[in-house]
Amino acid sequence: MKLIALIGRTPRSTRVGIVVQLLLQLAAGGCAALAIATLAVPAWTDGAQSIGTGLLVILAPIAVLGLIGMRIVASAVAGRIGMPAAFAATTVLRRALLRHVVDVPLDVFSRWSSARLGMIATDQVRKVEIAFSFAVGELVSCWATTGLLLALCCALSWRIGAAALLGVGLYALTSWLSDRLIARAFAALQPATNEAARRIEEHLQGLATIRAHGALPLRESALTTVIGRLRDIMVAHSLRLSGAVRSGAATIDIAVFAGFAWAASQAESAAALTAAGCAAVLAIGANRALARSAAYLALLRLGESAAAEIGEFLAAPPLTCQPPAAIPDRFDIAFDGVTLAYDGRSNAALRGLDFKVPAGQVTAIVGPSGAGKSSILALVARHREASAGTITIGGVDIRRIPAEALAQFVTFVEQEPFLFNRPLGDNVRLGRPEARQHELDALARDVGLDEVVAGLDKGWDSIVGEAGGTLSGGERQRVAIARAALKDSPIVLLDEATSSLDADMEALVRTALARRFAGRTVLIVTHRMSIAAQADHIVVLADGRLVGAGTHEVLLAADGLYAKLCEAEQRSAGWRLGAGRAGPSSASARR
Ligand SMILES: Nc1ncnc2c1ncn2[C@@H]1O[C@H](COP(=O)(O)OP(=O)(O)OP(=O)(O)O)[C@@H](O)[C@H]1O
Repeated sequence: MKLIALIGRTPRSTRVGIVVQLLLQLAAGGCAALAIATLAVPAWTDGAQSIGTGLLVILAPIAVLGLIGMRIVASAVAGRIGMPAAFAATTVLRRALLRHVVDVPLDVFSRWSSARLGMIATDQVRKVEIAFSFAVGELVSCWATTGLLLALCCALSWRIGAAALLGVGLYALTSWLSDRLIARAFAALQPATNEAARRIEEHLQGLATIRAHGALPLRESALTTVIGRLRDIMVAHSLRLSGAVRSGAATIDIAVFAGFAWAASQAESAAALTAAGCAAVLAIGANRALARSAAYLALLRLGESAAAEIGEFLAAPPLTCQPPAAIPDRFDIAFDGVTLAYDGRSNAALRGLDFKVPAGQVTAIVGPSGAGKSSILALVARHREASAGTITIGGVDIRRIPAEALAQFVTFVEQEPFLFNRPLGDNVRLGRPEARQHELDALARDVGLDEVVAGLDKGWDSIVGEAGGTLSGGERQRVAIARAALKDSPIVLLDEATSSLDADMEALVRTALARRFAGRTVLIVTHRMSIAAQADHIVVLADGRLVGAGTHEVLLAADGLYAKLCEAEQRSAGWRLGAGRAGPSSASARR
């Protein structure tokens, strides 16, 4: 997306504000040029003979001060109008970004890391903000000063004017050539910045693991390499940029001096010589304004490249709701020939799955690690899109269910739930903000969260830290279960949702879940066969394929993978880690 295209997305009032800002900056640039041009008054007035030196000495400073004052006022008013307009434009952009983050399928985030998206929403939008609120206006002002001074210079001495214009032409040519050089360093700048941000974020997130494995020197040296690469690219970019600006300014200065020498050699009177001198002063003034504009042009380019990266993310296709949209009125789920292939994997995670999940019952999904159990839940919640086949809820293809409706129908409790750095109560109320306090208290008692609340200084009002970091894994899971129960949706997806709870707590939570989720369509992913055995219906997966489905008794009798998994669980229940090697505990050996 180009900056100009971005303006097109903003409300009319914002566009008007930006145009008014540009017009005012144009006027400010004109005032600056006229202030400089007063230095050339002797040339217009026959060496001041026509108006008298005394009058000139009084009038010129007044004119200069007046013009400078007008310039300051025009610039200030431009800022007051332009800045709110620019901030309004980037607010539109930030909203569009946040909306889009919700609208795209989750696999988009394997290409756009959270560090990169964070940079886009903050740093890149800020660059667009700077481009609109400041750089573009100042650029117009500088170019207005340059243009007007060059025009006046041409009027005073066509020779110097021609030389200066030739210098400007050469400047434009060298800028164009050096731009191509700079563009190469510039193109590498953003990916290197993104990579450094991603590595730093990863370093911070993985700090405990890095310490636990004594890997600090290794990780630090990797980080230093990435940061060093970024430094090298930045230095190369800045050197090329400033080199281009300096050489461009020098080209025009040389052309002006050559033009002055030419004009002076042709001057036949003192007045002609004065005019040549004044024209040269105007041309040098024009050159200074042009040189100043290079910095604003660079800021504009940064804004342009930021807008391009923002546009690239906004172009990622959102999850669409296929017409005609439909809302299911029952909540059985059916998989029909569903295949899921993740990017970068040669084997599909799920292959041609056909099975049904009855409405209002509990269905367990079991299978070895990596069999594709969690992927099934991700498909139902539409966190992922199936590569082939159809998933229906109540007979309606989920691609036809509007995203907001699906989010209302389906609650997903992950193994490692995310908590917001907000009060505990707010985290539980996430799905139903209007829930009453007594509902929360009753729920807390049901799922064993009451003892957690009691142990916190401010009870429900305690802030749980970044990603819920002040709570244990089991406590976070109880919070996630409580908020799922409070939301009370017709479909509930539980992905190893009680895996961090001890046996007593798990029994308590399971009893509560059975009561709270009675009559809901519940899909449970679990490794514990004792949990799966209690489900109404069980789906068995291996290597992305369906290898069994039915009740516990039916699957045991079939003596397939399910029976083996049950047997393995029973065996491992009696095993312990001994001082020397693993072996059956004495209790198990007795059995
Ligand atoms: N985001 C992803 N990108 C690429 N491959 C993935 C992704 N998520 C899962 N996979 C792969 O898909 C396959 C199925 O993964 P899935 O998490 O669904 O299995 P699972 O049965 O839930 O495993 P576990 O019991 O270990 O949690 C695995 O081979 C896994 O490596």
